[in-house]
Amino acid sequence: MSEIILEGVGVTKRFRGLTATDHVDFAVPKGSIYGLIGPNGAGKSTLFNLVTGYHPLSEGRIVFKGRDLAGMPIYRRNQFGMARAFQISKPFPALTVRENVGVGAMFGRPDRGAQAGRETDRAMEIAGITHLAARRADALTVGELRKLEIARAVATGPDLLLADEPCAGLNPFETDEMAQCLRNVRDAGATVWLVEHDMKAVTALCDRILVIDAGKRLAEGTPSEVVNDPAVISAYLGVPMDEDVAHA
Ligand SMILES: Nc1ncnc2c1ncn2[C@@H]1O[C@H](COP(=O)(O)OP(=O)(O)OP(=O)(O)O)[C@@H](O)[C@H]1O
Repeated sequence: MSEIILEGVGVTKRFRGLTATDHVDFAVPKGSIYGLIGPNGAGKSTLFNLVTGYHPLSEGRIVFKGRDLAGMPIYRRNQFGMARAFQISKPFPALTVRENVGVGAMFGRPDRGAQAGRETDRAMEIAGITHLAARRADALTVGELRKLEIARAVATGPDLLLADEPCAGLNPFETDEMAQCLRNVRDAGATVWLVEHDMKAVTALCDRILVIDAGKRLAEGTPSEVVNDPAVISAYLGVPMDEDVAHA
């Protein structure tokens, strides 16, 4: 059985009367690409926010690299090997791509010197933006900005990258490039957990997928197990997916 890098047991979050995350269990295998899907309002962002430390848990526990994360603030989780790439990238507009990625490499470790330079180059290569190194961030396309966001997170040296809808709003070509970028992150040794609405991208990319609905765990398994699950079809997909995915 593969090693688990991140585990959630009975993870629960209540906002006053609303239970946004309701006793969800999950286990993310180290070195995998793990997907999180569910209808609008299912609780995906809340679950990500619980993992990254933006919200405290109401109940349950989350264990990362063998350590219970209870009480650990966001910046410590980052130093401990967790990074998040947001859907809306907010780079320094007047800085170049390399300078922006360099900020990620120095984050929390201003004494890194030459090592930060190597990490910056490595992160740009993994994200496929080396050719854009000298370009100002405010001259990038949406697809390029999204890859810059991944590079900035990768430059912090994470063991786990959480990616928030990395393919949202991208055209099919940019979506393929983003998929390759995330595979590169995985191949470079990190585990990737992504929230994504683009089912084609999720099923093509992910080793396993967690489906939540109304805060509860609906299904978990390989892409073909999940898309063939009657509960997932009825709550999320509406209709069965194309044959090629369903029998992958
Ligand atoms: N800070 C908060 N305070 C109160 N309610 C919240 C808060 N954050 C989220 N919720 C509620 O929790 C539920 C889950 O929201 P969440 O944003 O996690 O869902 P989601 O699956 O990410 O949705 P979407 O796909 O639309 O982004 C929703 O009913 C939402 O209104």
